[in-house]
Amino acid sequence: MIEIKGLKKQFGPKEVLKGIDLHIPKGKTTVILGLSGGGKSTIIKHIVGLLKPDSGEIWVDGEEISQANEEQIRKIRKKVGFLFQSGALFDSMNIFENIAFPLREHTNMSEDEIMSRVVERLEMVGLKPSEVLNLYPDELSGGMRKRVGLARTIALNPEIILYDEPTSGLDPITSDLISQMIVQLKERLSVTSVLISHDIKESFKAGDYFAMLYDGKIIETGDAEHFKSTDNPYVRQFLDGKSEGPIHFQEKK
Ligand SMILES: Nc1ncnc2c1ncn2[C@@H]1O[C@H](COP(=O)(O)OP(=O)(O)OP(=O)(O)O)[C@@H](O)[C@H]1O
Repeated sequence: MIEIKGLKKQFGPKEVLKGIDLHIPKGKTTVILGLSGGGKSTIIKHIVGLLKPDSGEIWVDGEEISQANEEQIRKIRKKVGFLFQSGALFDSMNIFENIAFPLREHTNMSEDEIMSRVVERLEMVGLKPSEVLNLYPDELSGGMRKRVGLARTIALNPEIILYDEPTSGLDPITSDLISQMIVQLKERLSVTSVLISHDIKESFKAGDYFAMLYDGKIIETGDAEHFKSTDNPYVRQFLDGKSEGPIHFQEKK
């Protein structure tokens, strides 16, 4: 579904990605684990064409997109839903308009069709449309904003969903709810998902496959069982949350 080959990216003198090879299988959730500032967001921004690689290839659904033009990028954006870390809702628009936004941008749906799609997507993320449609983002809790962000991400029926830290800043119960939603959406919409997270516990609930990013490369891949039992010292240290040992800490942003 998504194939990343030899992806390299540097910002100024800083080599962030030093040759990423990663296969992201269709219909599953792949989690990219790694230290803060290690380049996880940089990887997923390449999948949606927000960044162009210095070298390497990015295949999305059979198309190589690393040198895509604007028209191709527009097509990719329709296929790929991106849930930004911040939720990235428009503060000046109410919840209805926020979720309707991608539908107005990318489709010719009528107002009635837009309303019924917005209602359906809010229900999918466990929100009562009648209670939230007319509210503004700053009237919602952080967890509700994440859910509205998710409803907007799935508005266009994406084939791929990229989740950037979907549980950051949420309490454990709301985090669990978001993880359950990631699993449900994978099943209901048959999407391929990529999740980046620091939250090991939630990652194991939501993920099918795992890839560990360290020093600009993917150093280990496998399913949860493999990750929990691996003796790779970098993975072990990361999962155990120990700050001493083989990992040399990278500079934070
Ligand atoms: N557009 C940019 N210009 C310059 N430097 C950047 C840019 N985007 C990212 N970086 C740098 O690249 C490094 C990797 O950033 P990235 O956001 O991908 O890390 P991350 O693993 O997602 O971190 P976190 O988990 O903290 O979000 C950081 O040092 C960051 O400062």
